[in-house]
Amino acid sequence: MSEQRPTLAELRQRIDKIDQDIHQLINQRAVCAQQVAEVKKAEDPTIKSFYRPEREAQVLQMVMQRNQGPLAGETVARLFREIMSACLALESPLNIAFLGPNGTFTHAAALKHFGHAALTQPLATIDEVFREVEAGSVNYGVVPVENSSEGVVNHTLDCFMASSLKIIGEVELRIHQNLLVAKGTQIKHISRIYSHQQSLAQCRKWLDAHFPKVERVAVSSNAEAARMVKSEWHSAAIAGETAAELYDLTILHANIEDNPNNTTRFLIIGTEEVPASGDDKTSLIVAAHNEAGALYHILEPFYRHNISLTRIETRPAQNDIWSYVFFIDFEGHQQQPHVKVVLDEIKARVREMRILGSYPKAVL
Ligand SMILES: O=C(O)C(=O)C[C@]1(C(=O)O)C=C[C@@H](O)C=C1
Repeated sequence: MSEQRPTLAELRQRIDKIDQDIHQLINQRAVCAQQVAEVKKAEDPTIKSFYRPEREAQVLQMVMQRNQGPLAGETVARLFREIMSACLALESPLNIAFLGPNGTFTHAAALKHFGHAALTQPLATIDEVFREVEAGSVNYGVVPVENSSEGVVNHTLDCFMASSLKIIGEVELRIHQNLLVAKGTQIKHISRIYSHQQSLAQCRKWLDAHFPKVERVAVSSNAEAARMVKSEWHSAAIAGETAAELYDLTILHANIEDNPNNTTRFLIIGTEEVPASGDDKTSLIVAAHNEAGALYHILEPFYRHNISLTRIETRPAQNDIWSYVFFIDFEGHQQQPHVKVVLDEIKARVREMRILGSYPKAVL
């Protein structure tokens, strides 16, 4: 005889029992995290941050590797992200500054990286985020660095030239843009569309097709655009879902970005160096000599030691109008012997080299 399908009541009973077990286990985990805090304090009584980026990356990587479904690896990793965030808050909550206002993609990146138990503080400019982290009034900062369709955020790179802060992590965020309006606004009412200029650019073709005659107004951030349309019944904003939720706006059209793979990369900045996680990146600033083949001399050791570059950007040096500096990201950690060899070789070939940091590759 075939087995009978369980009833709804039986399945719910089973779920209740599983929830009870998960609940108990999460609290057991939290107690372990509290004990970890005691060990860390005993090792270093002046400890300022209990956050361990390399360990968090390893925990998330293990979650992804052992996952057998039916839930997707990323979905389960996001749940563990929040569990770790809550456990860390028990040790001591993290203060995170980000390029605000609330509701921007940088806000979403900060929450994606640190989870919702972190205390987040919006700041008006990238310089201010650097300054607050340098001053020690927050533990870490989050700033945008490059967008897959609009390119690099030059201002962030320039801030590194004038700062001794380190990169301690990276976040990649799929950017979905939406057309938002205040409750009651209809498409026929819209005479103006506000957004940050990068977001307007990311939706250019969609806007040309759907609103060719409507005025496009660039404002300081997407979240600011969302805030403005809250009280303007004839306007719309282009912004992410976080801004729609924050300002209680209606999404008239979702996912209006021209490139469906539109991704923005953000950097986490701090003051400490991060030990190797096993899957890391390193970022450098290099000022080359003004001579033929200067870039070749910098890149050649990477080729010879079989190290993959993930990005290279050029910026004018701030102290010498005819010179350029290179921002180089590559795979590996500065503590690995083959990376050390390459870094020593490059250092001997350039005017100046600064390691911005080695940090775990984005897991989520
Ligand atoms: O392993 C640690 O060092 C912990 O503090 C525990 C834990 C975790 O919950 O797994 C919490 C915070 C750290 O950032 C890393 C991991």
